[in-house]
Amino acid sequence: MRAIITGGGTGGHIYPALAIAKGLQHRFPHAQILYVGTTQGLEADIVPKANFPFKAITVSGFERKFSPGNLKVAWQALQGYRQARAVIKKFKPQVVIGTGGYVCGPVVLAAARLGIPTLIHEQNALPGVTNRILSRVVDRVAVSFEDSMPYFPKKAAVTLTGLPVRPEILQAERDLSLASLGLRDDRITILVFGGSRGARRINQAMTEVIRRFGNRPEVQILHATGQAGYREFLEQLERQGINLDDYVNITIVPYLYNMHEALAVADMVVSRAGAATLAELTLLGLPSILIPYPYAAENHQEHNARALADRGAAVLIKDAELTGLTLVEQMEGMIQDKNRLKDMAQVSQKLGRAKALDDIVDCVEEILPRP
Ligand SMILES: CC(=O)N[C@H]1[C@@H](OP(=O)(O)OP(=O)(O)OC[C@H]2O[C@@H](n3ccc(=O)[nH]c3=O)[C@H](O)[C@@H]2O)O[C@H](CO)[C@@H](O)[C@@H]1O
Repeated sequence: MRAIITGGGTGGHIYPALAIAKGLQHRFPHAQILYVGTTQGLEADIVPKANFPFKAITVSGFERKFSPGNLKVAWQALQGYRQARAVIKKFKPQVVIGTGGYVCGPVVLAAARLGIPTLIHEQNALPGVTNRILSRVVDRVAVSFEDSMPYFPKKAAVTLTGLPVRPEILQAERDLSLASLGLRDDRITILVFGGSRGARRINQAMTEVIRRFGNRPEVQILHATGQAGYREFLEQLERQGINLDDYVNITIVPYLYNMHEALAVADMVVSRAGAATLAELTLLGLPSILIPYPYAAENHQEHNARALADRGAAVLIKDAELTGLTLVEQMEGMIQDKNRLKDMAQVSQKLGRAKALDDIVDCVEEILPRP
């Protein structure tokens, strides 16, 4: 089987694309896969490192308002379309899969117009612009949240699959992870992080949390500040007269390379509302306090967070309303009420989709041309 996979710009589109590529290789051991992206996107760096052949075409994003720059972008889009068509004609894929980002536009459109089966995967509860447009021409749309379904045209074939997560997230064991992280078994463990790059606003609110929860015997906190915010956070604590050496139950790190272990020991999570994070939280049935990043495209993180909060799996705090006190109050509410925490965990687990990758590969198999 021969497949072209495309998706790019940020890790949020690239990692699901790579997961699908690996899923196809697993199902079809002789699969030949070509990844199409741009040279400017992160994919140009990440994809070759993952050992997939990579081909770049020229595309860039439109500005959302009219600007002369958009004429150049329109010209590039036409070029990109021609390049995509040429790549497709040469590689002769049986299927073309897009996971969002501008580069998907010309590649998936050219494939559809050449009569090649196409599938797109949407990660967020509010679908991105490219996927919304492409949904009119593709054979299948795979989505991560039920809430995104109404945004696609009625005649589109939309399937709820979920978002594939890293396999180690499901495999980590609680006891080994507690030992590896140096945490205790007899405390409620609260994991705090702000997406892959950290969140200054969450870090700011955390000083008050540390003041309130520091040395509380029933609680321990593991907080990843983000690489860029680590120094600043420590300075902030120092200015406020908080000495971490005084608190045995607070662990602060710049980044969690062992997120699978952190999630395995957590009883509740405080985080931004990126799609990958939410897929991980629901897969493990973790209750959470979500503070959506308000500048994500079209405020899509708030839609992601609502998909959990409206059903009772999470508490949503808007970034503009986040203070140390609001966070402390919500955390207290969850820690004090064990039944509520348990109910939230159950709802969260029901939203998790452990078979996401398998279900996406099933969708691909269904649209493949019959031999
Ligand atoms: C700012 C922004 O626009 N982000 C978008 C980007 O998310 P982006 O990929 O940045 O963020 P996500 O929350 O989806 O993923 C973060 C990932 O980093 C991991 N992690 C995080 C911190 C840490 O210390 N260690 C660690 O391993 C998390 O476990 C998770 O797997 O693409 C997603 C999918 O389109 C969107 O939903 C997000 O809104």
